Amino acid sequence: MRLGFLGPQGTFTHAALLASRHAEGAQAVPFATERETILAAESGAVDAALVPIENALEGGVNATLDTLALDAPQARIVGEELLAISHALIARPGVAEAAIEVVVSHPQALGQCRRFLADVLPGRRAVAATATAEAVRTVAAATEPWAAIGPAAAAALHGCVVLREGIEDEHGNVTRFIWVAGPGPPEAPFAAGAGGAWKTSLVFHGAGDTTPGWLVGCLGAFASRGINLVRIESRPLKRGLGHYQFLVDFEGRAQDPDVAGAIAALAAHCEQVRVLGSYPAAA
Ligand SMILES: O=C(O)C(=O)C[C@]1(C(=O)O)C=C[C@@H](O)C=C1
Repeated sequence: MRLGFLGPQGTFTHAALLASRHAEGAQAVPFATERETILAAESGAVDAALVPIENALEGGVNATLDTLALDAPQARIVGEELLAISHALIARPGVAEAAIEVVVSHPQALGQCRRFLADVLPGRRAVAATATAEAVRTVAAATEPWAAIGPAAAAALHGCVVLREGIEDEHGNVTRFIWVAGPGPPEAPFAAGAGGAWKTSLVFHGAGDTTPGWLVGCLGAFASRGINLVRIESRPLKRGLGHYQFLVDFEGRAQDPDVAGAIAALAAHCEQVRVLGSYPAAA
């Protein structure tokens, strides 16, 4: 099995892949952005691919949400992983913390360390990278005193050193990742052997989204059937201000009668409902 991930080697996504029960015997294939990773899974270039979708401190990963909802209509969510996230400040050997001029990282990582950056490195320019390990690679190649934020383990990959560890703004930092696959049998390739609880993700937008109570009516389809919503996120529909799509996660499986009933009731309220997938919930 070929499994894509947000690369390069050494990202948190790579670590989440290696820790997954799906990694055994698989070939891990890096992609440069969340979008490229999802599109590779959708096209079948890889059997499935892992991308970050939300973080306990910084919230949703917009590139993942928007690519899934708007640009990868055939993509399905087939699994999820959780990984504890601790960030390190990484620089070339010999670069002192006080000399750092620029801090490079994935915007999610910069956001998770916002307080640290304001308190310890105020005024430093923040530069966005496609991933934390890419930021370490950039810093290793720079001639200026730049630092990266990312996994401590990524430092050694590029001959860098860790200046500080545990710089995230709160303890207990966790990122949730999703496995994405292209069209195929429901829940494949990861359904086999899955026990325990299931989750379903879907995205909807309305017809009627300017009517008072429209969203309450949509969510009522779940509440009236006792289905527990565990996440809701709105993202722009990209049709002008005031128009959103809603990504929801809830407990249960699309084939459960109550869930199927809720989805049908929701569809009656909406211009479009797309089930992104049902998958075993991460513990
Ligand atoms: O840059 C990486 O190392 C990633 O895997 C991406 C990512 C993310 O986008 O959320 C993954 C986990 C952390 O939350 C920070 C960055």
